[in-house]
Amino acid sequence: MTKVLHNVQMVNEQGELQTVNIAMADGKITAIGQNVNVAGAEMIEGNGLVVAPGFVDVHTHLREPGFEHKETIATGSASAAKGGFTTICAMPNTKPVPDSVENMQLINGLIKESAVIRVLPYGSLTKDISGEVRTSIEELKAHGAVAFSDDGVGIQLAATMYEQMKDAAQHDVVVVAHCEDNSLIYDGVMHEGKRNQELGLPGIPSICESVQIARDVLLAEAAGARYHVCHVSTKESVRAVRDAKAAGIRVTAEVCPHHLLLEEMDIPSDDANWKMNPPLRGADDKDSLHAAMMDGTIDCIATDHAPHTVEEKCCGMVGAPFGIVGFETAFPLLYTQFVETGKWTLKQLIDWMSVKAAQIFDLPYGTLEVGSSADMILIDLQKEQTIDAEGFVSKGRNTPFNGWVAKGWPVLTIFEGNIVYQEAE
Ligand SMILES: NC(=O)N[C@@H](CC(=O)O)C(=O)O
Ligand SMILES: [Zn+2]
Repeated sequence: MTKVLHNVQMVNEQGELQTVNIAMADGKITAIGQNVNVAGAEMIEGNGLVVAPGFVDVHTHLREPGFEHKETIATGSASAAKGGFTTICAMPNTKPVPDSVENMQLINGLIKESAVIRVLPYGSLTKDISGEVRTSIEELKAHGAVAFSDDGVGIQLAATMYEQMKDAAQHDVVVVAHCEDNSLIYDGVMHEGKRNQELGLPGIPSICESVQIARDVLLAEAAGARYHVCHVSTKESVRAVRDAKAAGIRVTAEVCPHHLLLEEMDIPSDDANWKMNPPLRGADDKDSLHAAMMDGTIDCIATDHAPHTVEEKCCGMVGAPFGIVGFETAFPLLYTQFVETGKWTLKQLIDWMSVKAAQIFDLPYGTLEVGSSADMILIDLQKEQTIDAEGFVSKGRNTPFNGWVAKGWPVLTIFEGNIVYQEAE
């Protein structure tokens, strides 16, 4: 059955909006053009809205198996679909951890059963993400691991990281790192700077992240590995990545919306909805992240969608888990704050949330081209709405952006040619 998405505005290579129709059949895009029409096709009216490739999020936490009270693959993937994502990579801090063929198969089965969009699972770098016993990259890759990470914790031992990087290089998969040196955390709950002192809360120093990145890029160089840094948050981390790229090391990096939008001084009180790892850093760190987007040091945007329950996030930062949700607010927040204000172009934002992320992992998604998977979204750039966590499709309500007003909402999501999210009339 052929479908035609009619009268939509596509951003072309020059960044201009071009009115087109998009035809799709058997889950693939079959034609794009001004006069594309197929006799007998099902028509989807686009009403002149902007069409973009379905977004690709390489850093997400779906919590299933093991923590279904926080999120499930069904609720997490539906939340992602609502936010305009059609491909998401699921981090391995589940129970069990995807650290064996058996666990990988279990997770693949759950995804097949309940995901409404494409969910690609990570394999872990160590057994039970405890940093000790190495997993088999070869076996996990053969069973669908998109890349390898112990996200949630840093790999403490250089030798463990180095050995896994050598294996990853041999199998041409990317090693993805949450960089955090455990000896430098000091039980902190927010950035070690000014605001944590005002609030009387223990701080996490910037070096906790940057020193491990500095170590890892040298390990990646020695191992010949492809290395991707999760949620870069400090100016020293930016410098380490920039220097490594300049030296020809195969490193890529992501940044989260909240680190681009917020800084430590924005934290209003000891409220766990402002607690995430890495924490909101200083104004100079935030500025350096923006500069790093512009010069290509940072490659893509990833949400680090990390749902937790209201009970876990109720009572101050100490004792609450790290993490905030991200799928349903990422695009409108970034569009409103950075595209509407003229800082970024619409094309830059779309690319950072789709094709640039896909390229890091050699994924053939995040583009609107004849022959590619029919994954696309419609965005209403004029639509303005107040963020209301109570209305999230995700089980998580943990966001610092509740009550923010934003424009540019995804209103329709098509995955492999089928509508998987449509805004209620
Ligand atoms: N980012 C977070 O604050 N939390 C993540 C773990 C992680 O990505 O570090 C989680 O799983 O809750
Ligand atoms: Zn992390």
